[in-house]
Amino acid sequence: MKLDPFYLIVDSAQWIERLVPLGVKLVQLRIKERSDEDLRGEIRRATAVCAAHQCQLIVNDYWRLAIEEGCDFVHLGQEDLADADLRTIRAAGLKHGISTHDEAELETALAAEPDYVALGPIYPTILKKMKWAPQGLTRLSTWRERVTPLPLVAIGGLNPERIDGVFAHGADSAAVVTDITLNADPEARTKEWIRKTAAWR
Ligand SMILES: Cc1ncc(COP(=O)(O)OP(=O)(O)O)c(N)n1
Ligand SMILES: Cc1nc(C(=O)O)sc1CCOP(=O)(O)O
Ligand SMILES: [Mg+2]
Repeated sequence: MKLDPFYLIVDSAQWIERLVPLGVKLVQLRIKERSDEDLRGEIRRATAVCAAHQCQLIVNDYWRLAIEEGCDFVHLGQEDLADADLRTIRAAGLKHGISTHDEAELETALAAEPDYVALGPIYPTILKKMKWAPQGLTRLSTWRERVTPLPLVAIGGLNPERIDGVFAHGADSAAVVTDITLNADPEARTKEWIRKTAAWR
């Protein structure tokens, strides 16, 4: 399976409606602490935009809702994994990606036979408090060897200046939140990411 090299992560369907039409081909809907009813509505809106623009939608955390709403890809962290029924997820035809932050998590992730593995935070992130120090690019190369033939996603503190480094160290896709959503011009920044990742598409 091939992932687009530019992996956008946003916290609302509104962001997806705004940015996906610009040419984004891989997006994660990562919403925290909302009612199931709200989440369902957000997933429906996101699904409609992504279908209209041939963009792969990945739903973070909420694998039951993703199944019910006919989605085909979820992202699970290690805590999500503990609570997830992978047999049900697979039987419903969904692919799944898994986060990793250390060796033990990588073992757990590989045992779950994911469709991609994510490693983070590569650089410091301001999005959420993390108990892991930045992994750095060398760790990405180690993960490349361990994860092959699965796609490897780099996440955490990425920006256009750091893209070349993560691909040179074995990432297949670069995931990003705040470099775009906190940018003064998110549309222009999204187009810059699309241009900067074109060589790996
Ligand atoms: C591509 C990607 N990588 C890592 C994460 C983090 O997942 P998780 O550890 O479950 O943390 P939350 O994002 O749920 O706070 C991710 N979402 N996407
Ligand atoms: C959601 C998330 N997960 C991470 C991990 O390491 O698992 S880092 C991260 C935040 C990514 O946001 P930004 O691009 O703004 O740094
Ligand atoms: Mg999670």
